[in-house]
Amino acid sequence: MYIAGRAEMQLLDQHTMREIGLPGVVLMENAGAAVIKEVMKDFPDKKTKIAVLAGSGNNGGDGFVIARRLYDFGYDVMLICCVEEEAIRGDARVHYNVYKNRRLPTEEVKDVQLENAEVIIDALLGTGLTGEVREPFYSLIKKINSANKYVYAVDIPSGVNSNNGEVLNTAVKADKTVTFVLPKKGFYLQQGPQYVGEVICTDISVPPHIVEELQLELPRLLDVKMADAALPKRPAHGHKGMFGHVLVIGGCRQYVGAPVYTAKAAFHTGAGLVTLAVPESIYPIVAPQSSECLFIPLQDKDGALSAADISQVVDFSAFQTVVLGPGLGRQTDGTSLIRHVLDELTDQTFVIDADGLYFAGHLLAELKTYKGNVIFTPHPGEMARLAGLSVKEVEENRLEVAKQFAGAHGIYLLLKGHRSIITTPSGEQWINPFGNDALGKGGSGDVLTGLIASFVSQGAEVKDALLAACYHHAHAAEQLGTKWSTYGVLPLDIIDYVRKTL
Ligand SMILES: NC(=O)C1=CN([C@@H]2O[C@H](COP(=O)(O)OP(=O)(O)OC[C@H]3O[C@@H](n4cnc5c(N)ncnc54)[C@H](OP(=O)(O)O)[C@@H]3O)[C@@H](O)[C@H]2O)[C@@H](O)CC1
Ligand SMILES: [K+]
Repeated sequence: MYIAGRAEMQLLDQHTMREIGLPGVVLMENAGAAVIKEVMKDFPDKKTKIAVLAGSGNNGGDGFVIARRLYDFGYDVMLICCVEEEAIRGDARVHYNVYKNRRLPTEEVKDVQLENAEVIIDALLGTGLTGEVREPFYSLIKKINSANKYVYAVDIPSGVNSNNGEVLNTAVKADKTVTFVLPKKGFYLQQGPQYVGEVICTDISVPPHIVEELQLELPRLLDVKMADAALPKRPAHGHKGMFGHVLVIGGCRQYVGAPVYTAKAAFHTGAGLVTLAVPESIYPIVAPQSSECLFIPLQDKDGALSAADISQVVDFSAFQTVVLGPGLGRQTDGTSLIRHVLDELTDQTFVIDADGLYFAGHLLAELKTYKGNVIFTPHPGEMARLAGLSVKEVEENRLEVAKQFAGAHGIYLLLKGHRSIITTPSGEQWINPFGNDALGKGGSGDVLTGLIASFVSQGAEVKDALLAACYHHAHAAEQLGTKWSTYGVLPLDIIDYVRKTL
C-alpha cells in the first residue's frame, strides 16, 4: 500500500472530484460512514456516550457526518462545533447545514464536558494543518488527552503534520486513527508513531489506481504479504551450494559478539555456508561461540583488523555476499580494508554496516562504479555522518535524505530507526511499520544485517532481501515483546524466533 502526504491527498481528492465527477460531499459522507463503521464495531452498545469535536475545515465536515449518522444509529451523541458557524465553508458547510436542518443538537465549546463521554472523536484538524496548533484547538486537544477516554482520530490525529509526522506544540493521542484512501506519511515519521495508535485505512470511493495514473512516486508500506513474497524460495532438492556462501568481515578486541550475531543470523535463516573473517587475536573467543561457521583468522594490529593481508588470505570468488563492518571498530584502517575488498570483488553483493560505514564515506565514488549491488544499513547517526547533515536534519527529512543519498551514490539504503526506510538506487521506497523497543539494544542491527545477507545469498533480489529481513526482524521483536516483555529480548532470541517462523 502507498502512503501519501498532504499534496498527494489533495491531488487524489481533486482528481476524483474534477475528472471523475464524484462530488466532495459524497466523499465526505463516505468518510464519515467509514469512521462510524469502526466505532459501531468497537462499541456495539448504543448507550455509549460519544463526543464528536469538529473543526472548520473538511476534517470538521467529516465530524458533522459522523455525529449525524451516530444519532441515526441510536447512540448518545454530543457534537461540539468548535468554530463560529460563519467559518465553516464548502463541503463541510453542506454537511453542517444538513445536520442543522435535521434539528440535531450541538454543544457550545465553552461547555465542553468530556468527562461525561466514553468515546471521543477528534475531527478538529486533518491534512490541512499548518504551523502550531492555535486556540481554541490547542486547549481542546489538551482536554482530549487528559480526559482518559477512548479516542478516534478522523483521518489523522489533530496536530500531527501529515507530511512528516512533526508535532509542533500539541497533538491528539489517538487509540485508533481511521484514515481515508491511503495512510499518511506522518504516521511513520518523527513523533507521528506516538500519536496515531492503531491505523485503519478505509475506502471512500477514491479509486486507488489514480496513484499510477497520475504517476505519483509514493513510498509504500511494508506488509506481511510483501514480506512473504520477498522471502527467497527454497527448492526441496536444494543443497548448500545453492543457498549461497556469506562472508562476514568484522570484530575487534572490543566487539567480539557483533560478527557472531551477523554470522549466526545468516546461517540460522538459510544461508548454505557462512565464513567469519576476524582478527586472529579474537579468533579463539569467537570460534567456540559459532562453531557452525567456517573461519579465516586475519592479521591483527592491537586487536583490530589489519588491511594488509586480506587479498592474500581470502578467496572472494567463493562468496555471493560479503558483509563488512559488524564489530569492526575504528582502530583499524577501514578505508584501506574496504578498498582491498572492492579490488577483489567482481559482482558479489557488498553489505556495509556499523563501523564499516564510518570508513565507507571516503569511498563513495569507488563504490558507485562497483559492478555489484552495494547495501548501506546506517542508523540516523551514521546516516548524518555519511550525508554531511545533523541527526536532527536526517530525522526531520528521513524519506528525502534516504532517497537523495541512495540515488546520488547508486546504493541500496536501509535507514534504521523507529520505522526504518528501505530505498533503492532508483528511488523506490518502503517504510517498515513494524518493530518496537525490544530492538533498542546492541546487536539488533548485526542480526538484521545477517538476515539481509542470508536472503541475498539464497537468491533474493536485494530489495526483496531488505523487505523480508526488515519484516521478520521487527515481527520477531513484536511477538517476543508480547510473549515476554520488550525489556529482555536479546539478539540471539530474535535469530531463534526468525529461524523457527520463516
Ligand atoms: N474532499 C476532500 O478533499 C475530502 C477531505 N476529507 C477530509 O478533509 C481533511 C482535509 O481538509 P482541509 O483541507 O479542509 O483541512 P483541515 O484538515 O480540515 O484543516 C483546515 C482547517 O484547519 C484550520 N487550521 C489549519 N492549521 C491550523 C492550526 N495550526 N491551528 C488551528 N487551525 C488550523 C484552517 O483554518 P485557517 O488556516 O483557514 O484559518 C482550516 O479551517 C482531510 O484530513 C479529511 O479529513 C474527507 O472528507 C474526504 C474528502
Ligand atoms: K483529526
